[in-house]
Amino acid sequence: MTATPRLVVHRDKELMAQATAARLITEVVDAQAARGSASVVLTGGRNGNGVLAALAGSPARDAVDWERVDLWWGDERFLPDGDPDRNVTQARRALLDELPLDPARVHAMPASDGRHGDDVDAAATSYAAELAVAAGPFDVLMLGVGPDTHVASLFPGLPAVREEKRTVVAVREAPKPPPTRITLTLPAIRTARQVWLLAAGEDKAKAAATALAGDAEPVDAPAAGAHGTARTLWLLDRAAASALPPELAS
Ligand SMILES: O=C1O[C@H](COP(=O)(O)O)[C@@H](O)[C@H](O)[C@H]1O
Repeated sequence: MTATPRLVVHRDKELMAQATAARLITEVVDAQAARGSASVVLTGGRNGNGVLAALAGSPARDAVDWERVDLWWGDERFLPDGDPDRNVTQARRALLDELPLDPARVHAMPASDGRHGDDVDAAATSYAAELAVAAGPFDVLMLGVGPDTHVASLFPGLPAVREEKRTVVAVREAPKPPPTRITLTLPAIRTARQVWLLAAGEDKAKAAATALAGDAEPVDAPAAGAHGTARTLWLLDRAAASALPPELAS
């Protein structure tokens, strides 16, 4: 089951970040009420970090029982622990260090100086194993859309975007630095109840138009292949929506 993409266009990136943070709080509270806990997949990049900063500034974040939230990552830059370019480092600085999270439920992807050393394939396999023991699908999985339509570390044309079986794979020679990364695959992404694709700014306009055109192949436009089982939501600002055909943007 896949959900047809739905679009929400906000005035600007600040409002988009705040509205997405509010939406996330509501979904997490609802998931906890329904199932006792919630699982959320975080994204790196400007828009993902914007949402975390908005959450940090929102008093409503206290409506969430953070000890009953599992946090996962859609991708990670394969760098030493604490490196400022790691998505988890940026997330900790933007928000996580302020929350009463259960450390056992913060599922950061392995670092290049961790127990697998610089073996990125072993690191990806170990994250897949961690994921396999987790109960239930992700409630909300957020993906920042890159200007080239990449999501997580699934870049157009690279082998990772063609993966059909494994849930987590290593990425080499990514066109955006750093070249070595770990990523969830499209089959893993598509298990999520809700997939939210975030795109703000003029440099994302072409990517949004390409991915939403309806005839895009995920291998060429990975964002086009990201769907949730219950909901696929594109959260845009006006600048990112500026190249969409009028029937989609309204
Ligand atoms: O490198 C990455 O880039 C994408 C998009 O980032 P943005 O700054 O263009 O919004 C991000 O989704 C991904 O997690 C990250 O590793």
